[in-house]
Amino acid sequence: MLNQQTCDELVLIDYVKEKAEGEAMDLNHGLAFSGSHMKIWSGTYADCKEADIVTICAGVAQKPGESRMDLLARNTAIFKSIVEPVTDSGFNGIFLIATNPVDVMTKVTCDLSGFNPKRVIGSGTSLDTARLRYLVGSYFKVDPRSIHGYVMGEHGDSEFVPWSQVCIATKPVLDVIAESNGVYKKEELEKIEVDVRTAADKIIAAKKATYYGIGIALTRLTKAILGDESSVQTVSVYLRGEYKQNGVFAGVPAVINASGVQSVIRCQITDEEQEKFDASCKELKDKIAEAERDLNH
Ligand SMILES: NC(=O)C1=CN([C@@H]2O[C@H](COP(=O)(O)OP(=O)(O)OC[C@H]3O[C@@H](n4cnc5c(N)ncnc54)[C@H](O)[C@@H]3O)[C@@H](O)[C@H]2O)C=CC1
Ligand SMILES: CC(=O)C(=O)O
Repeated sequence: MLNQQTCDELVLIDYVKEKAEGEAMDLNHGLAFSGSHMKIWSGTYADCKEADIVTICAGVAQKPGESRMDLLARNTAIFKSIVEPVTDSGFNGIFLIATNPVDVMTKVTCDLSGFNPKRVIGSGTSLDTARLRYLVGSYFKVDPRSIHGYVMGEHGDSEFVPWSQVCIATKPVLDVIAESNGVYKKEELEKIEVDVRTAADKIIAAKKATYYGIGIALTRLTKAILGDESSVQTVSVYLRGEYKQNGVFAGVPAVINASGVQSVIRCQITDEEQEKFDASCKELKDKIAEAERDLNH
């Protein structure tokens, strides 16, 4: 955020107050080299009153061998202690959620805050989509910014790539493969999908946590909101009939602007892709039911 001049003010809040203070000091020391004019300080939930966006990335993270869903009960308890004081501050902006399991934590935030779901956005499959664009770009030797496509569903083990929608510029990659006389292979796309799904596990095994990718993804989403961009991002949004699903937050391409989620883009996915999306949403709905039981105790 600092490097991209994303906002005027950044308030860091952590229940370990010294940690937020230390982070604020460290970031402030980079200001002279950043080209940004930003006020950065450590604060309290009361400081959320005037905020345009509250991003929640607090909570426990996966240890090697844990899935994102394994964090659910612990992070639901943590969110109970965060969302209420934020809303009590008078905050009336947009919630942006990154804590895992992010799709379920986004629903938990929506329930705890009572906000209109259009103003509660999860980072969803934005990072997975960036991973996909990078890997497809590497395979076809094309800049990832010219690869268009989305990872859909849960940000987690049941996510999938609707390959029918992945294009280099406007040309479907499946056509590029069909016309390549064997130079490019569909099996390589299957490997890329597995690499996208398991990327976080590999990074966590190697260096304990992922942070640059999600930091840049959250910066992109913040810019889309603050800049009222109406930009298409793959985020976790509340579905009301789109892709035949209701009452669940899941990763889909959506138009994001200053009011939050403007609309969901309805891509023409195949029947097989729809089945994968349904299966992913079923996993999420089961976990939402679990979180709701925790919230009511
Ligand atoms: N959506 C995504 O793509 C990604 C999500 N994550 C998720 O973000 C979360 C945080 O991960 P990391 O930053 O690696 O962990 P971390 O342990 O480095 O940071 C978590 C912070 O939350 C704070 N915290 C814990 N309980 C709190 C409470 N009750 N109130 C306020 N602050 C509290 C801790 O003091 C700590 O500073 C995890 O759930 C992780 O899975 C991480 C990377 C990518
Ligand atoms: C940790 C996590 O969710 C990720 O890097 O995808």
